[in-house]
Amino acid sequence: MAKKQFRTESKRILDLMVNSIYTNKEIFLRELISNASDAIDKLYFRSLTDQSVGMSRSDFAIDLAIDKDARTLTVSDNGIGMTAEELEKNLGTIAHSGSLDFTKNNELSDEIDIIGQFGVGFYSAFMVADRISVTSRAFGADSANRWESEGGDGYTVSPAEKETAGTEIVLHLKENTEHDKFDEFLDPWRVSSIVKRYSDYIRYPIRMEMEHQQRKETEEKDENGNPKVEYETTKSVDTLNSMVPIWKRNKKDVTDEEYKSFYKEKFYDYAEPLRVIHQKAEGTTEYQALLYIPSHAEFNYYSKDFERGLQLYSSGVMIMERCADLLPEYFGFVKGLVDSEDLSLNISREMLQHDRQLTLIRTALEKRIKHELSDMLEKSREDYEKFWNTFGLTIKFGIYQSYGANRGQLEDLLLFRRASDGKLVTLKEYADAMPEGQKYCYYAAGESFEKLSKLPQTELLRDKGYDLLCLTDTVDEFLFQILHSYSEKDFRSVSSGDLGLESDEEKAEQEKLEGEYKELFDCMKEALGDRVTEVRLSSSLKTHPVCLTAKGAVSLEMEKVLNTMPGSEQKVKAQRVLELNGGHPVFEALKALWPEQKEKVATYAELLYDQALLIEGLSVEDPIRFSNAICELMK
Ligand SMILES: Nc1ncnc2c1ncn2[C@@H]1O[C@H](COP(=O)(O)OP(=O)(O)OP(=O)(O)O)[C@@H](O)[C@H]1O
Repeated sequence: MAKKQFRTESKRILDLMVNSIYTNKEIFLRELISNASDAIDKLYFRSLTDQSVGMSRSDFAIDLAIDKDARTLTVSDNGIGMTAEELEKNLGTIAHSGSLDFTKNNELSDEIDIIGQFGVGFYSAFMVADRISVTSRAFGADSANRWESEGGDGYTVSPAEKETAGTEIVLHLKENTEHDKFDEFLDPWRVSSIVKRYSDYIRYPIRMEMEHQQRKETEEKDENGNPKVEYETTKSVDTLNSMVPIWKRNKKDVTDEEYKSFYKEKFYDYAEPLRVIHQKAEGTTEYQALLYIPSHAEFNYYSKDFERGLQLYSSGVMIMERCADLLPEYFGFVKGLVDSEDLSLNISREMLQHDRQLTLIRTALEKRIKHELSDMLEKSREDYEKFWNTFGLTIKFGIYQSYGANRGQLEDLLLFRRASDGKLVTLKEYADAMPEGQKYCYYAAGESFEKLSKLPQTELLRDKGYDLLCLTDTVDEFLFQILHSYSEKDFRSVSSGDLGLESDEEKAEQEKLEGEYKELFDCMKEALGDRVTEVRLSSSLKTHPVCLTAKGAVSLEMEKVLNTMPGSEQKVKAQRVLELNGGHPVFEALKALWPEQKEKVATYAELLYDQALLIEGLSVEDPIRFSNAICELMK
């Protein structure tokens, strides 16, 4: 019989399959099972209107069989089958345009990755088999045909025997090599696990004969007098797939327990999720989504290694393990899956990114997750705070990295600790509680809530009954700069110098005093050199003598953060201002020394500056000089 050559584009794919160095060879089974399921679908739908089919839904199945001696794995279905022409047309060329596109547009190295991700149908079987024979009988035909090929050098189609409609595909597995153990596909447990992994939700039973070890009762006793245990091997034809996926069932039919155990099993989490989202969308985009908000972060969640994404299914068949395009980065903690009939099995990653359906799904999911989080915030505060403590940083980065573009989506989800009672509050809660007359939303940024709530410059605020938000994550202050204001009130750092607390008269009084002691301040500034840009009177201190504030865009906290970032060679410096409390005895002491004892004023300036550094949580630049100055005072 004459061998026919594959069409050129098919040959190219075939070469790739035969010589595939791709490690994920197991996907061939997913492809064959999906084809079998499609073929059954066709006959099943026909049976609904055509009495002559004579089959009901429960008659359809996909059978797998292993023959270790012959080194074959067989996949059979009782679907629509193929005529000789169809065998030729379908298996002699690559039917799918997606596959075609990628051979045209990509170089070899890219192709391999695409195969791994998406498979290219029937031909993927050549990754594991060096000979494939497909015996098929089309429904309604009175004879069968066999298509056979050893890969690259073409194929034959010849008449064959087959009693009933359907297709039987026999894969003659390749011999093991140093790197590839094709024997694994002769192991029923391995094959069954591949089926579970990719094809668990195929709607028809996928059956295979499995061996089971069974404990057998015996009369005999072992040397210790205990009943002797024996095992016998039994064989049974088992259905390997669970068929109806939990996400395809009606919400009301799935128990909370089922949702949770599915999550634990599927996403390898020992802890229960905080929330479950089960969505079935109908209309222009049809899909089902089952999403989970975990109760804790994966060990590598905040590292570069973390791969976000949802599992992507097309009609119950998994086509991608982690599809990052389904989630915005700031909801990267969400686990789950999306199933849509509208997506093709053989879609490439590049195509996915531009897929309109996928974009619509993504937008809808984003909305739904946001809604779920808002709901949690409103109705289960404790859960939300747990969520916030684990994943809040992601939300903050979501706003920060988009330069505020995602603000509308995420702003209401933000929580910060407020100084008055240490509670986590939303920006709205903070703003709603502001007394009349409060002009700004105040905040302090630093390493811990405890330190921030004791900052000297917060005293006057509290006297007025003004609360402040304590920002302790490194991104916080940068985030506030981007947010700029809330509810038309600007954010104002307590370390920015001007808290806007004074009346016009108080301001004028302050300016007058500043003028009077200008020379004293200049002398102190001179003593401190370029460590400070200014020494002046404070408008925010009450009982403390001194504090450090910053002028301009870079705050002291930002300086700290920026300079500890890896790779930050060029040191960033805030424009530091040493502020003195004009009503404090220390200021009286300075006034008493001025102008006769300039040297002592200079020493005091050093001391006060160092104190201010310590209060701000910064280290003293010269601890020995600091210690000596104190000793000098004590003498
Ligand atoms: N078991 C089968 N029964 C009937 N027809 C089949 C079977 N397997 C394959 N075919 C036919 O062969 C064609 C080519 O299959 P192939 O797997 O290469 O691509 P595809 O199924 O069209 O696309 P995909 O890449 O999504 O699998 C199918 O479209 C189908 O018409």
